[in-house]
Amino acid sequence: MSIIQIENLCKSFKVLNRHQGFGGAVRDLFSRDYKIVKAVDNISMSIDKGEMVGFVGPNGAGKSTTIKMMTGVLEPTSGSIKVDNFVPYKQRMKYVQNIGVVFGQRTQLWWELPVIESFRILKEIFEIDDKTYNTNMGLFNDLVGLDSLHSTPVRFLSLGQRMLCDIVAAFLHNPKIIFLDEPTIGLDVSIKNKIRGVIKELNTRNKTTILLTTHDISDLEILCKRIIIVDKGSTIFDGDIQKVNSLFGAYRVLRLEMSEQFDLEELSNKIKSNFKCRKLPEIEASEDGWINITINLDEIKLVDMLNYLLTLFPLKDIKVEEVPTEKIIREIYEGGLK
Ligand SMILES: Nc1ncnc2c1ncn2[C@@H]1O[C@H](COP(=O)(O)OP(=O)(O)OP(=O)(O)O)[C@@H](O)[C@H]1O
Repeated sequence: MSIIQIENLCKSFKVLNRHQGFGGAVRDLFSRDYKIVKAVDNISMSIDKGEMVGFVGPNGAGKSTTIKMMTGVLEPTSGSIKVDNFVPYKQRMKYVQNIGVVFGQRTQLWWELPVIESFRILKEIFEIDDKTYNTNMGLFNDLVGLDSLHSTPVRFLSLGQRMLCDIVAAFLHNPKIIFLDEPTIGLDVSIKNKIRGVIKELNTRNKTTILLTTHDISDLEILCKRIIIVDKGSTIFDGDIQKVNSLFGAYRVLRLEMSEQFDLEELSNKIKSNFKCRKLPEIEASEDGWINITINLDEIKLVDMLNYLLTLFPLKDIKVEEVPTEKIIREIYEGGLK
């Protein structure tokens, strides 16, 4: 059963066309020279209760604007949005009781106060009954050792401890939906894994619907079965993370083990001058000493590439692999696969 229902959602901003220099700044004061920026351009999605979905895309793709509309901060220009049967921007006061929001970059907790005081304030704000509060605080203690941090002012927490506290705090009032924005940003691998474990546990236990925005592909691979990729305000992929590859299925990695020394730059130049195509093969040495050549099969036949390579070197071993999902998503972020 879907809890988030978005249809043909659009959001445009009217932005002043700025002019350069001091004279330009003065002109801007009186200017009516505006342009329209389509931040979100016809996005539709339906998310079921309890799903954890990765919401990803390059910088400026429209993720924050979509989330702001989902949380009721912004009103759409057109289209419809319903979250847990609320129209967020219309029924904001009632609606916020049902959601939790975590921004990796800034804390929702009270900076100067001991951790426990923040949780007590949240208890009052969300009118959480004693039983729910005590049960959740017990659970958070089991998961992240919250008791040992109770008396520490938030500003003295390490970034990882602060993030763990922020995440469990978002779950304190048992919201139905949580928006997580970059929950592992700037953290080392061990604390990232701990945070992922806590998110997964709370999602499973509480059947909380989670929309996760992250630039860390491992977060997606570990936490999300489904991802929605947006670019330039529109959805370019919505489905099983394992199927992202099929979007760009024309790509393969040809892995080569050479039987003699070679010069990577020389090899690259030869390949690039021999195959004239729009998207040149990507050639790199991997850590295990093999050469990886990523080929767009729409432009170069695997057999042509192999035949050409055999004219250059004796090869010891050859493997053909699919492009890893991680690489594809990273390239989408960097705008490289369009
Ligand atoms: N208040 C605003 N006024 C004008 N333009 C805006 C405003 N908010 C966002 N935009 C523009 O809308 C587009 C989408 O921005 P948005 O912040 O939603 O992208 P994003 O995917 O969240 O990017 P990032 O990963 O960098 O946070 C961008 O071109 C941005 O400059």
